[in-house]
Amino acid sequence: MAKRALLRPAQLCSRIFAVELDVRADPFYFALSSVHKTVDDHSPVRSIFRDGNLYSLHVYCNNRIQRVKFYGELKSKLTKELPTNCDCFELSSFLPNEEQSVIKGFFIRDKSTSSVTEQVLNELQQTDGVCVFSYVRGEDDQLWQELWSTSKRNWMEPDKYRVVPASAPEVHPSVLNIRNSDVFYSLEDAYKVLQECGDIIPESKAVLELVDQRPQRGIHGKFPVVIIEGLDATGKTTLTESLRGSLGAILLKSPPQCLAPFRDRFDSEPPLIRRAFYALGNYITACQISTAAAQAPVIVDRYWHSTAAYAIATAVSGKLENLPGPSSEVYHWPEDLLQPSLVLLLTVNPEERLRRLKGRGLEKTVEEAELEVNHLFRQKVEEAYKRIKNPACIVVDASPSPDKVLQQVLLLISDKCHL
Ligand SMILES: Nc1ncnc2c1ncn2[C@@H]1O[C@H](COP(=O)(O)OP(=O)(O)O)[C@@H](O)[C@H]1O
Ligand SMILES: Nc1ccn([C@@H]2O[C@H](COP(=O)(O)OP(=O)(O)O)[C@@H](O)[C@H]2O)c(=O)n1
Repeated sequence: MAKRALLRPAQLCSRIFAVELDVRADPFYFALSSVHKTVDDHSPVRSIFRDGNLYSLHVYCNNRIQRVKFYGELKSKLTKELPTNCDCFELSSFLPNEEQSVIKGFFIRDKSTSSVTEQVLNELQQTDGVCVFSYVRGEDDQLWQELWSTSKRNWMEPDKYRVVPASAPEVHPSVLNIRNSDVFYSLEDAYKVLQECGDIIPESKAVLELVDQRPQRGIHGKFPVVIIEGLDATGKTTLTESLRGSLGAILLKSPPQCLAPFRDRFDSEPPLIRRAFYALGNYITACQISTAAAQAPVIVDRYWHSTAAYAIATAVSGKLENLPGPSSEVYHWPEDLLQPSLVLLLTVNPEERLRRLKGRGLEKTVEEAELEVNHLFRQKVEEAYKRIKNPACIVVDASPSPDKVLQQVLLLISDKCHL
């Protein structure tokens, strides 16, 4: 049978509906993400439930490492095994505005006539930590959710819950679980994640050893510490190298060189594990900064702004407006992480950035759709960068020639850091 990628890579909008589990209790909300930006926005629930057999899968196992690993495996399994006429959406079920309430899963609309989908679901519903629901239309045209089970169907009348349209909650669901799943606010919290995956990812132990061996942080050195941030190809490497020469500075980066051998491994892990790895990298770099700043000015290529901004922009699906509001706590700097003297964010317009990427021989064959998604992603990263506080970053227009950018930055450093 012909297979195709069923899981949509892009998430341009979210459609929210509610399942009333109990008339007296708060309804449980479900949010779906898909690429179809316009068609369904006006009648979000009806359009999704219009045709096909409908199912939702929810991954609720208690162990967070197992949960995120299993979610990834489930995604690959559904992509490979569901038949062609089957749409699969990413699903978050959540309680409106309640932190840590999100349970992730998938929503399946099966328009095929084969029994493959039922076979796949049957196998999954026997797995610990997975729950499968199906959706049926009653005689009154009302939609109902019920626990799906091929085996129990004949002898037990299942509980049914009403499905009703719901307006979007104040806080976008993808924001609810960011703290300590995507962004970490202390060394201890990030450390725990790698400790928990020691058995399944042996490299975690080596990374934790490097964290443990980091030189003890002394007093903040007397020289300024300047962080250079920005999207890929905005000119960070070019500028940091020039600053090193011009200021006689020590150049560092986060993640630090000692973590380079592990980076590919952690980049292939789910966000919880990947983000904890990068968070720990900042603490190692912080100690290197501390030592270096006793000897000379320090320039750092990426630091916590990158860790947080990329993590937030990846975690938040859909539009720029879905980002947590500017006053949200997710933008707060971790209290136990060394603060730099100055953070500069390099920005260039998307066309110039693409030109620079092409100059490096990358991104030559990007499809139109992907470009749009990338555009949205870039917007979210930049906006998140700008919302991070204490210290906030200063935006530098990095479109002029390398020399002009350097002069502009030297002026800023001399002004803000009295160098
Ligand atoms: N100010 C600039 N004007 C034009 N091209 C630049 C400028 N700064 C960097 N470049 C070029 O753009 C590309 C990306 O720069 P690079 O410093 O590697 O960015 P990053 O480290 O942010 O990924 C390189 O080919 C570099 O030569
Ligand atoms: N301090 C850092 C640096 C990078 N990162 C992650 O690393 C990715 C950027 O890496 P990159 O390979 O584009 O970096 P550069 O080569 O541009 O320095 C982003 O996805 C970030 O999530 C991070 O989380 N924290």
